[in-house]
Amino acid sequence: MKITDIRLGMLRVPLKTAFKTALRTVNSTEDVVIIVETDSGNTGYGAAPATAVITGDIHGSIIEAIRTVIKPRLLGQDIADLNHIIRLIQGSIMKNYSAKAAVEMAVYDLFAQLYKAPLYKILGGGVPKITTDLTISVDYIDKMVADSLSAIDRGFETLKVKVGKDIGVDIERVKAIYAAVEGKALIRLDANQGWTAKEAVYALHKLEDAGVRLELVEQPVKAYDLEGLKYITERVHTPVMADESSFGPREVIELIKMRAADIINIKLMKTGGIANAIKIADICSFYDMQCMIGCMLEGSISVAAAVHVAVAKSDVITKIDLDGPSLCAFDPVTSSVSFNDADITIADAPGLGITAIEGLEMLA
Ligand SMILES: C[C@H](N)C(=O)N[C@@H](CCC(=O)O)C(=O)O
Ligand SMILES: [Mg+2]
Repeated sequence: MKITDIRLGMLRVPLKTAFKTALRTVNSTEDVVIIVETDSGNTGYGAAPATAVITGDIHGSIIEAIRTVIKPRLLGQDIADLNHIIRLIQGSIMKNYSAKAAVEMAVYDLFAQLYKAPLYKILGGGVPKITTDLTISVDYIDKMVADSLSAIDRGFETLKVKVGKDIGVDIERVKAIYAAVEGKALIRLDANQGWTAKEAVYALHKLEDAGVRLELVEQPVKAYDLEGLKYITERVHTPVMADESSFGPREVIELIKMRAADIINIKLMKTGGIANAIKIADICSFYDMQCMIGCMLEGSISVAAAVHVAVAKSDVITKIDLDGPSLCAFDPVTSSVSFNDADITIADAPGLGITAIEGLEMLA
């Protein structure tokens, strides 16, 4: 099975409601979709959103990195040589993790198709059913409480509450949501780098003292501020998770050595794809550290790839934040992964099992 062509398209899907974090506000998912064709007639799919504020990637850079750098190296490659192709992708260009992730997942899709098995089985097997949280965007307190209650009505049992704005209002936001959902849902916070280390310790102590039980707090401080992350981890009971501070295996090893965080958030758009995501899961497993698998604001093609990884690495990936498709108004993709609000399941089809994508605009 040899690669004969790589084509690109754009897939845009409106959200149910605006997605608001400390870093940005977005109203739709906009993914670069990659289609890898082979001489056997098999097609592999991948996708990547442009999360400039986190990865530095924009649509133009993703498209150009794939078109001008990665594609020429991959044409003619035999899908059976998976590790060789992964090395070609990862060594083709510095950074550009979203572009690498999109191409790599399409290659993994084809590799699993070669052996006629769902991707998660090729990655090690597991039970093809996981449960995701839902993100509650940072907003007025009443709106966040209403959104949290509506998420519970939809069946979500874990809410990822976005904070990281004004520290005083953030404390009130979390107290109000906790009072409304206590006993009905678990709360995890994501400050998206919005606090200083001292603010984070102050806020978390206030919440802990008020009896607010949080599952974890994600990325309270700036991505580069590993000392700040460590300062918080050493001072609060709430487990601290590194998101923007950990991209690939190197950063994860550094965070573990420093004891700067309790949990790592793995995202394919930060790792540059599946191979590094698996390496991180294995490193964390070795050090008895738990992981979350998360997504950017992205649609169901790339999130499906993360679902396969989550199932295969469920021993160490114990927390799931794969709510991109649940935030969308509809899912234009038909695949073997079904996103039913909190419940995500994989049916028995080869690879990622993608059979149709409605509304895909092909790029010239
Ligand atoms: C969508 C997911 N729940 C999420 O919050 N992901 C990121 C933010 C990604 C983005 O801005 O696109 C996170 O910080 O965890
Ligand atoms: Mg985060």
